[in-house]
Amino acid sequence: MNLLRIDKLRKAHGPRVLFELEAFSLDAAHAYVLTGINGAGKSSLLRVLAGLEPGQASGVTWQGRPMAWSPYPRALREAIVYVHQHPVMFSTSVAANVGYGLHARGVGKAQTAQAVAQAMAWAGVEHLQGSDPARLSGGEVQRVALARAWVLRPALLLLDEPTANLDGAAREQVIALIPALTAAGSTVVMACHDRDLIGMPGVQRLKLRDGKLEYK
Ligand SMILES: Nc1ncnc2c1ncn2[C@@H]1O[C@H](COP(=O)(O)OP(=O)(O)OP(=O)(O)O)[C@@H](O)[C@H]1O
Repeated sequence: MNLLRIDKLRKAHGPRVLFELEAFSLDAAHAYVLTGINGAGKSSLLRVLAGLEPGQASGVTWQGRPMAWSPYPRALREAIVYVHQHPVMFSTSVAANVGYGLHARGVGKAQTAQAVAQAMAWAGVEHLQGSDPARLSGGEVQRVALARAWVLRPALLLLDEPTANLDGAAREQVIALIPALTAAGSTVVMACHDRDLIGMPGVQRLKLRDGKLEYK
């Protein structure tokens, strides 16, 4: 089933066209890796998809419903979550970080607490509940950021270099969460250079090259 289709998706910085995609399309509950050389525009594409940066498009179809691209549709804002390569942790508690999005959406305290506990268990970070977010390791930050995204049950999760700067067990733990996301019904797009993510079974490879997408 198609999740998202955007026609004539284009991003330019002044006269420099970063990408111009005839038809960008993602299926529901699928994982994609987005590769391309440094500066190819991977992060920019993810950020445009999440509505964090402006981009032009002629039209969008979301879960089979056609809609205008501009202003950025509310249905997309509610269903798409972007996770930064270096996620920013608020200096409250780890649990408050995970529950932040639910709180912002007006979900009650008891329901939030339950969802946060579930999300932290899912990401294997329950033990960090009371930790100072400023003292987390890189791998812990990534997993807390994934829990913070997962708790919102996004239909589309955009991960910007989720394993960059991680090695050993921390990297393995983050990689292991990816199939769990698609199994739960989310579509995941990961911008990355990580060979293990790129080679993961069942993952569709997309390459951004000279402003166009190649399907590998
Ligand atoms: N606000 C901006 N104004 C002008 N150019 C920009 C702006 N933001 C990004 N760029 C340029 O757009 C290009 C694409 O950047 P982007 O971060 O999307 O690439 P990337 O493929 O994610 O690279 P990397 O693999 O190094 O993370 C880069 O050349 C960058 O310098």
